[in-house]
Amino acid sequence: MVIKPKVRGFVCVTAHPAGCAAHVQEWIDYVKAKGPVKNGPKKVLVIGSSTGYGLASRISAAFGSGAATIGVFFERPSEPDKTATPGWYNTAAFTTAAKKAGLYVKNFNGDAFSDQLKTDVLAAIKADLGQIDLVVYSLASPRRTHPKTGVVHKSCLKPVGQTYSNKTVDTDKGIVSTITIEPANEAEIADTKAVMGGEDWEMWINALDEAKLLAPGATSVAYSYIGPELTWPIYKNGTIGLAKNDLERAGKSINATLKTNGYGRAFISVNKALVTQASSAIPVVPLYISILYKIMKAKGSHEGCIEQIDRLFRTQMFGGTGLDFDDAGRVRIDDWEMKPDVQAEVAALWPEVTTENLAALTDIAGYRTEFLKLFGFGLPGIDYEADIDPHVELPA
Ligand SMILES: NC(=O)c1ccc[n+]([C@@H]2O[C@H](COP(=O)([O-])OP(=O)(O)OC[C@H]3O[C@@H](n4cnc5c(N)ncnc54)[C@H](O)[C@@H]3O)[C@@H](O)[C@H]2O)c1
Repeated sequence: MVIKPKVRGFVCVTAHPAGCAAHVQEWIDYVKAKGPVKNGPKKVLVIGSSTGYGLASRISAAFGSGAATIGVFFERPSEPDKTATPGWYNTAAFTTAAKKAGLYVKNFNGDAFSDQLKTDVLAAIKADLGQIDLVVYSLASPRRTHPKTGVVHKSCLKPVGQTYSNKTVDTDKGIVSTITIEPANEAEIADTKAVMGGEDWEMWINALDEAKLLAPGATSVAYSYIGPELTWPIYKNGTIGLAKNDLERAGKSINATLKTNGYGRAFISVNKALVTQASSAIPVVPLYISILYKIMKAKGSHEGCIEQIDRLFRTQMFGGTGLDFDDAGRVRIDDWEMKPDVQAEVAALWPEVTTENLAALTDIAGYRTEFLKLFGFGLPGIDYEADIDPHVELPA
């Protein structure tokens, strides 16, 4: 079938297998062109490995350090007449490329929050790899079925304690408007923490530790975001930010666990705001990203997921001068985004942007291009008029 993008609000309901493969190849080529990462990880578990920051982490580990990787993700497989979600095609392309490079690859498509999936992954580590030296926790999920209580928690993106009004953009239609969001109630705050907080990360590490599947000195990292004050009511001080505080709490407790295991470590890396499936669902943030991209591209400091994670691995985690912590003990690869000159320009443009001048004042075009790329559209060298089989199996 001929596969075209079908955008519905902030999701695209189709994905292009050859385009997704080309996108994955771009990221692999980026890492390979930089050469090997010295002292890089060798046996890596990535939880949330199929798109965004998790996929970038898996590619950085495999193609920067020759690592064996186990990937955990939750994607809809393709059917003979129906496209898969992009993470499925990304994983198929990654698996083919990594196997061709002689690397061990194992994939688990299922619910990372469940006990069963953890049991299955632990069994694979025991049987195939012995021990893991890096665990990347990069889940972004709208819901979690709690493995002990069976309760389904749904996360939400709301302010806490006060109503929030600010500009937002409908990225599909290009309309800038004011959005007003009522504050979350206590149950919504608790539910978001249950989904996006640190309990599940701790469950993974405790299960791995108890089964003695963590190599001495093993590292674990989870990703967070802070951003500028204009987004704080909906992000840093909102339901998601409170959940991220809990992720930080978990990071400290996991760090203590790993320290006793051959001087291992766990930490939070605060990453840059980027177009991913997760971030496109957050009100206000896509307009901020469109302005940020315009400014950072003009300054030559723009990065995508692969550039961010490659820099994290090469300059901090496995090379360079080691981990560079902020006052709260977090690694900041959002450093270029948060530079005062960048943020001063964002703050100056923010009140000026309207529907009429959106294209001129912001990089909404770049936002849309990046968004479609997430689904495999707009990649050079792909014939989007050609007939293509949507059904792709994950290589065994
Ligand atoms: N995108 C940004 O701007 C940004 C910035 C800083 C930090 N972060 C953080 O990075 C992390 C990853 O976010 P992203 O933007 O790369 O998201 P994403 O939507 O691209 O990726 C989410 C991943 O989680 C997997 N997943 C979701 N639910 C799952 C489940 N139940 N079981 C197994 N896998 C599941 C998906 O399959 C996918 O691999 C999040 O913690 C996010 O807060 C994102």
